[in-house]
Amino acid sequence: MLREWTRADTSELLRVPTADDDKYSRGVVGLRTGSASYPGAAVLGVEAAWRAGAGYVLYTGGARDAVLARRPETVARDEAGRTRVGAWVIGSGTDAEHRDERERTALEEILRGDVAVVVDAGALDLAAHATAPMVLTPHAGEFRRLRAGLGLEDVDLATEDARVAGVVETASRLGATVLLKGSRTVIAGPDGEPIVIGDAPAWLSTAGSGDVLGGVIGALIAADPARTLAVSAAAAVWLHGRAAARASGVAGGSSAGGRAAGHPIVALDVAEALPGAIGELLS
Ligand SMILES: NC(=O)C1=CN([C@@H]2O[C@H](COP(=O)(O)OP(=O)(O)OC[C@H]3O[C@@H](n4cnc5c(N)ncnc54)[C@H](O)[C@@H]3O)[C@@H](O)[C@H]2O)[C@@H](O)CC1
Ligand SMILES: Nc1ncnc2c1ncn2[C@@H]1O[C@H](COP(=O)(O)OP(=O)(O)O)[C@@H](O)[C@H]1O
Repeated sequence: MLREWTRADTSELLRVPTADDDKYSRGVVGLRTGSASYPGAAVLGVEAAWRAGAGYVLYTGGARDAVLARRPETVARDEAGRTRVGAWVIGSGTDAEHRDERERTALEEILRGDVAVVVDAGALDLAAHATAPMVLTPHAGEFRRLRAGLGLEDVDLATEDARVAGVVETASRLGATVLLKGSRTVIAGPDGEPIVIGDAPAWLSTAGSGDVLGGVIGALIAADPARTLAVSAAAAVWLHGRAAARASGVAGGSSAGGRAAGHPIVALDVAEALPGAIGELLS
């Protein structure tokens, strides 16, 4: 069975903060992303975590100046210290080939913890030996590399059946949730039915939009760390797609009542459209 994720599924797990909430209860997201080569990826993930409703965003990566220039609300430190992080995001905007020992040690510590970790891009190679609960977020190229590293056969990603089977097998091998990005994103947990989320406009295929997605997933996990990771991840993908539809002008429909053609967007536009997408579901 394959579950097609819907708008109603997403609405169900969003909530308006109440008088009993504080910044911590709304969700603390920790990001160790970005590098001297890719500072922008850190900015995009941090912006997305805030815009998706995090109450507190902690940044411990290598692009502190760029992150603070864009989002001074962010708490930037070398380590989490006593801050209780609800979800980590690692790997976006980093390259495993240029990782030094200090960085490896910091990432391995996060991956050995009991807090859920969104593992993207340059950290995917570390997932095989991790014990923390994880959501891996490869694109097709990274998915192939991940499977090869695990000794799994190459899969033909041209058909959805094969993509779903490949994601289910990888999730089961890792004991983690795997999210294969694409025009239809496939998610599978270590057990449970796989989920597919489609309907995002193809304008979303623009550099950095995956870095934005990492921040959204982190915020949704941190908002309720007890929820099944595949469910938080699916809601994040749906919201990310909806934000892209709003930002690109596709969401409004055309004068003929169909879908508007829309217009180009950049990844930061998607992050900035997240509050409107969330408000639309809450109203
Ligand atoms: N502004 C920024 O700082 C940005 C940083 N980024 C970071 O750049 C680093 C490299 O990521 P890239 O994805 O560019 O490069 P990768 O090194 O992951 O991918 C390179 C190769 O993988 C294959 N590939 C990539 N995407 C594919 C797809 N969707 N389907 C099939 N094959 C695909 C292609 O053969 C491509 O040449 C990551 O750390 C990423 O997070 C990117 O997200 C772009 C924006
Ligand atoms: N044709 C498409 N239609 C809709 N969404 C797409 C399409 N292609 C890619 N996407 C989405 O765009 C994002 C791209 O992420 P990724 O490949 O990691 O890019 P980057 O590394 O540049 O951030 C993912 O969320 C993916 O699902």
